[in-house]
Amino acid sequence: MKAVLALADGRIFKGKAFGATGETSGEVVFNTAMSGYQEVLTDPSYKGQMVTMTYTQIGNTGINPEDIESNQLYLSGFIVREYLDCYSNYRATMSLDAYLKENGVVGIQGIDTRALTRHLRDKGAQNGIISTIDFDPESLVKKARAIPSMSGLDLATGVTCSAPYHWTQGLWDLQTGYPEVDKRDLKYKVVAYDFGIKLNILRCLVSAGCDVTVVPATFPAESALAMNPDGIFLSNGPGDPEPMKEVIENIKKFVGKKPIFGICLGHQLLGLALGGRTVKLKFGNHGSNLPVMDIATKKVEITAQNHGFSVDILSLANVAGLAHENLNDQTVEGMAHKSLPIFSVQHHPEASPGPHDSHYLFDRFVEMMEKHKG
Ligand SMILES: NC(=O)CC[C@H](N)C(=O)O
Repeated sequence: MKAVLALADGRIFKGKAFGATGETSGEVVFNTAMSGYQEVLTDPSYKGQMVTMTYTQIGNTGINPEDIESNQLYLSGFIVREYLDCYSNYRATMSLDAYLKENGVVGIQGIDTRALTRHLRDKGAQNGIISTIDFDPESLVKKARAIPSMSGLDLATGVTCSAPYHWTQGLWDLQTGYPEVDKRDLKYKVVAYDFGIKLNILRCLVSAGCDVTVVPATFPAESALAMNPDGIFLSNGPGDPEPMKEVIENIKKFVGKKPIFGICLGHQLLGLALGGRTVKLKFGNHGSNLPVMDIATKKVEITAQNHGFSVDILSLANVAGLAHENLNDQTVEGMAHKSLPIFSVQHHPEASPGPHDSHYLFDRFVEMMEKHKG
């Protein structure tokens, strides 16, 4: 079946449908990970976006019940060069096509993803539409232009959990799969704010020794402090952090009271809570092969990333300093508070998908809580 992708600036890409059919729209971004499409599909931070994979063959490892980062697919469209229906993996239980159909996600294949990526890189991320029912370029571009811009959209409060819950599962390994960690090994009580939290963050926290209670995005700081946690964690999530005023006010109440660690959207919200500002990047960073330097140790780590916004570190000059830097585009990759036990990173130390170079950051959080306890 025919399918068309139209960008708001008028560029049209013709392809073939796979997954669900119909019409879908969102901000078109590109992801440079060579593997791990299932984790990309289930990452809640992609809500409101259509993802194009720069790797050419997608579908060849199928879908398995374990490699999920949430229980749902949040992205609004999936764009690939070549979809492979014939999958092979010992854990796979279904094809990518069947998975997208089951979850109502529209896909398009046979797209020159190299040309699309170069276009987005030159012109910037922008809204687009995929259709298997309307093939009129003029009508499609008109519809793409009518979609609200990602800037100014609070999407995170729409994907957060509805009530607090406890998490005890640790990191996957070949022998045990996902282990249930013994409560006696969990020494640090952490309240984790869910703005669209990826499951591997929870697993990394538990494997580092944290007793994790996940709470909704607008859970009052007073109630969190009443649990007497050793630390506060702020998660990743979709959309623009700037309009999330209630959440930002809430985070301010932890500053100076508890150690805080933030990842991605959590890092951006922390920047805003500390009095800084955030900016929208031209096309952001989405992938699992992005070099970052830890400024203190000068070590370079290869990281997983998925963001379109960034913290303006100069706006925090008296409060926090640059702690990690992206070596590709020199964007702010992490910050550390000048006097308090507070730090955050723009990239994803939990990877999923991606290398484990940055897992040490969960231990850094635990060390911080240990020191603060003392
Ligand atoms: N992965 C994330 O947390 C993304 C944060 C934010 N939505 C951005 O695009 O920058």
